[in-house]
Amino acid sequence: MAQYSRVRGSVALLRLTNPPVNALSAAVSRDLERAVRSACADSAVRVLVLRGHGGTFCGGADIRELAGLVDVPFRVGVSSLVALVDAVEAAEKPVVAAIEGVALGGGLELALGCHFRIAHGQARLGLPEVTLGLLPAAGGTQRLPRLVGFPAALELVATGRDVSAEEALALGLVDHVTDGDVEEAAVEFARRVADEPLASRRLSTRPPPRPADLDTLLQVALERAQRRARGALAPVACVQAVRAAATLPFTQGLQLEQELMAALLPSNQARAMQYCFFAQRIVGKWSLPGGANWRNSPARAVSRAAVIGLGTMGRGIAVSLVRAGIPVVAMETDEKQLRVVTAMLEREAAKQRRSPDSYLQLVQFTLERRDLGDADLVVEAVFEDLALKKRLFAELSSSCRPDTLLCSNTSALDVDALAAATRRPELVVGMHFFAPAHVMKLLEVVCGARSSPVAVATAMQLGKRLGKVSVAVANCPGFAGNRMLKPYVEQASFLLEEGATPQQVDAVLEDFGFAMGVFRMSDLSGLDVGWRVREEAGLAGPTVPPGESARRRHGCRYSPLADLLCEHGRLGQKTGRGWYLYEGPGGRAATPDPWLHDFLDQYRRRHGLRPRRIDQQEVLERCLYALANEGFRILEEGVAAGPEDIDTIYVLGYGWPAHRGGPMYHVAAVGLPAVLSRLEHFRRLHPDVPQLRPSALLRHLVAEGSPPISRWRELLKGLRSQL
Ligand SMILES: CC(C)(COP(=O)(O)OP(=O)(O)OC[C@H]1O[C@@H](n2cnc3c(N)ncnc32)[C@H](O)[C@@H]1OP(=O)(O)O)[C@@H](O)C(=O)NCCC(=O)NCCSC(=O)/C=C/CCCCCCCCCCCCC(=O)O
Repeated sequence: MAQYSRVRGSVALLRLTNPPVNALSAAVSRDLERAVRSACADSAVRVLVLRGHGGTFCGGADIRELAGLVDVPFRVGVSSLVALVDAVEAAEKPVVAAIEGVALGGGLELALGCHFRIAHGQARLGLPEVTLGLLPAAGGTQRLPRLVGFPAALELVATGRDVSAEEALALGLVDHVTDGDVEEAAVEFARRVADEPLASRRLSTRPPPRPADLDTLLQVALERAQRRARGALAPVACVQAVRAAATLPFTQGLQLEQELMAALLPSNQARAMQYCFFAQRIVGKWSLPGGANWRNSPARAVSRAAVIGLGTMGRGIAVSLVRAGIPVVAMETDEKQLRVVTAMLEREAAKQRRSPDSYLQLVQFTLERRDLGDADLVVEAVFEDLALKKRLFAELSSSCRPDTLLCSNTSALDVDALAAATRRPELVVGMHFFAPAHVMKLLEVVCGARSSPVAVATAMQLGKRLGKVSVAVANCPGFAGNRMLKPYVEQASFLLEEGATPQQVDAVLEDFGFAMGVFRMSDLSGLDVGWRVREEAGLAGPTVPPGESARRRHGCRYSPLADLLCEHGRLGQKTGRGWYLYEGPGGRAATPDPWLHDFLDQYRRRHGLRPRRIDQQEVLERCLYALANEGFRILEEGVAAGPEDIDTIYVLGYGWPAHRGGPMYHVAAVGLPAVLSRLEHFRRLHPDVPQLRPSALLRHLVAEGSPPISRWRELLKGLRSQL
């Protein structure tokens, strides 16, 4: 796990070995501490270099141990890392960290214990504990501000953002960056510093910097943390711990850090966030009903891609591809869009501290379909219109290379219908990106009935290369994410009919932790998006059969409220009015609109609906349980492979708070029998709302004694799978 060997006579090279990411389990930490002590005791050694095995320094403390997923005595487990970092810092011989790959969490804390840090140019460094519901409790919150100052330390600890080697150098987090062999550079560096005094290099003994505006900095960081993740405990604890570095001596700061950690470690929020971490790893391990899976189906290389349509989605997709170093041919007729993409690429290049040309030279704009002929993969991102997309796919099928993958960025349309329009249905998949596509981390890969393993593998792999988490789902209207959204939005509209207001519903959902409630979200994305879909589905507009009652469709309850707002030209932020009122078209600040309240009153009167007082619990239960109930249906139909897939989609794509784990995790945490009983209750009250009828899978799980969510995936293998 950790050995040392002597190189160049007096340098002890310690290699941390715990594949795949050299996680610091209790045993590994103890082993490394022993190796450090032995090297220090070796009179032939003057200086130590610490590196990780297999191209990565260290991915942090072992999350399985922290999550209690593996059996290790708790106190021994967590304190061995603290002891290791302390031992490294206290060493009487210089210790140089040679960082390549990643130094994250406990891995970076270990590096902060070292006296010097050398990083490879491609390395990434950060303290992502907050994303696991924790804080860096191996001294990270106390040492980091002493090294890089409070503004940077607060930001890095409270957001968990990782930084490039170049940024780390600018912050003073590392002493040197090399693009060559990091071990060689570190050994060379070590020999130069072998005789340097170490006192000033021990961060625990450094006085913390005291910026004059420290109180403001802390306050701003706290408010930002609370705003970013409403109700989340860890970001607040992170700020409190860093504050201690300014106000307390090191050892007391360390003690507070550990007390805060002791409160976070067993919390439900930490459990939920660690579940999210592993869920995101599980979803990459896809399989198809024929037996093809992520292990036995290699992805095809994508060395050139094409994007058709540079509207909001196409632009983001093109930028993502370029950022990943993939040359792109972009087809668009509207010159204005080309200018927008160019500006986006320039901004991205600046953010990555690269020359604009390094990105711009990877894009070729074209009006000619023949220029796409050479692409390994085409992503179509034109207007969401099935007939238009089918025509385009038929044309692409004739004009592209026979082995080119044809992907549609659709959020709901039938991927099998697109495949059927081509002569290569096996090379057609859906790639549902989320807006803005260069920012959002989720990609739903929609496997059609005839999509081949290589097509699925290539789309999944491309998503990963773009820095996204790819989730494979089967083809059905709305796929997994948007399909579940429908009953959620419907419940919210029914609640308005029954007496609630948009701000009341949104406040409950935002208190639960959603970044935005359902109505504010709808105003942001535009009410006309859903209106168009409902018109196509015959639920709204001229296609509704004559004589159909305003509040019923196909024999079930229907709320026309959103359609009526659209008919009044209230499309959301873009028109300055929707469920809320805005400063003007494009405005962002939502205020309650008296017009809307009158409109709701009149609507209720017209339909004989007597408004009643609706409490928070009802809002939450009806919206969230209807959504999760559809998730169970998706699982029983085999549209998604497990609850982890659905939860990943909701956390990364729909603003579900990570500290609540995802909709399936949430209902499992509430207790399946309780959820079933509430759904049965609501179903009795609203017999004309099929979405409130508990799904067969939910009933089955309750009948089976409500097995833990970690077992559902295995149980689902016995059911029908479309994946
Ligand atoms: C970037 C990565 C590292 C690699 O990414 P990639 O190459 O894409 O590979 P992945 O598919 O993501 O991962 C490959 C497999 O490795 C597993 N993995 C990854 N990281 C870890 C890890 N840290 N631990 C365990 N396993 C890990 C992953 O699951 C994959 O395996 P599988 O496919 O699932 O089987 C990327 O993986 C990544 O980002 N990793 C996470 C990085 C991270 O978040 N690190 C932080 C970890 S938490 C930490 O470090 C905490 C430190 C503080 C500890 C403090 C201890 C002292 C506390 C004292 C408190 C006192 C309490 C007293 C109590 C009392 O008194 O009672």
